[in-house]
Amino acid sequence: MKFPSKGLYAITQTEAKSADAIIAEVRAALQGGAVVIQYRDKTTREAQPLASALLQECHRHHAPLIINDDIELAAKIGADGVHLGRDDGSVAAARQLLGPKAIIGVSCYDDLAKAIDMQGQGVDYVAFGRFFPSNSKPLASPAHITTLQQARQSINIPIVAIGGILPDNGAQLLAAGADLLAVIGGVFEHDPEQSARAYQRLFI
Ligand SMILES: Cc1ncc(COP(=O)(O)OP(=O)(O)O)c(N)n1
Ligand SMILES: Cc1nc(C(=O)O)sc1CCOP(=O)(O)O
Repeated sequence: MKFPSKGLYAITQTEAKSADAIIAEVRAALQGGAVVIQYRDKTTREAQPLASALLQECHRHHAPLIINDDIELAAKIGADGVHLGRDDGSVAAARQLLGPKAIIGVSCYDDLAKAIDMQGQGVDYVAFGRFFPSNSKPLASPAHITTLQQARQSINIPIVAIGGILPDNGAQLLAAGADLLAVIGGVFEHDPEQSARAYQRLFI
């Protein structure tokens, strides 16, 4: 499945929630208009059954499911792609295991040179952040809106912004050059369907 060129990229907040609750929340976010879902699981739960159920749910809505950090889990369940951070393995290893059609995204934090390098390595999107203080990841380092503006000039794959993004602060990131807004709390700590709709309005 292709990575969308714009829209809400919703990331599951899996801690302290049952698998059924997570599936229901993801379904609601998709109904509200999320165009990509990421499974980001920092718990010790057996991830495969839940990730497989989320993949089915995403495909019912024609949205890709991206697995955070875990290339092998992505391969095992046939996910649409993987998101790689600093310590999550190389793009080459992910491409080799997942194949040419897999979506590979990378965290570039506030580092435009890294994003340009990653684009050269054939990734499908680059992510910058965090742009606003984040309850989901309080220790994430700040990124600058000027980095997005500069990225717009030199990056021709989708640019994702992340970190503390709410319906009322997201428009400035889109104006600066972001194509997609990646969100945990703003979607999953509220009514996910209504919240997703509020983000989707930013893209009209
Ligand atoms: C879309 C998107 N952007 C950034 C991140 C952060 O990834 P990473 O730096 O690997 O940190 P963790 O998510 O693993 O804490 C992301 N997951 N998704
Ligand atoms: C997972 C993650 N990565 C970040 C980064 O800056 O790389 S910020 C972040 C948390 C995003 O969640 P929320 O929308 O609730 O702030």
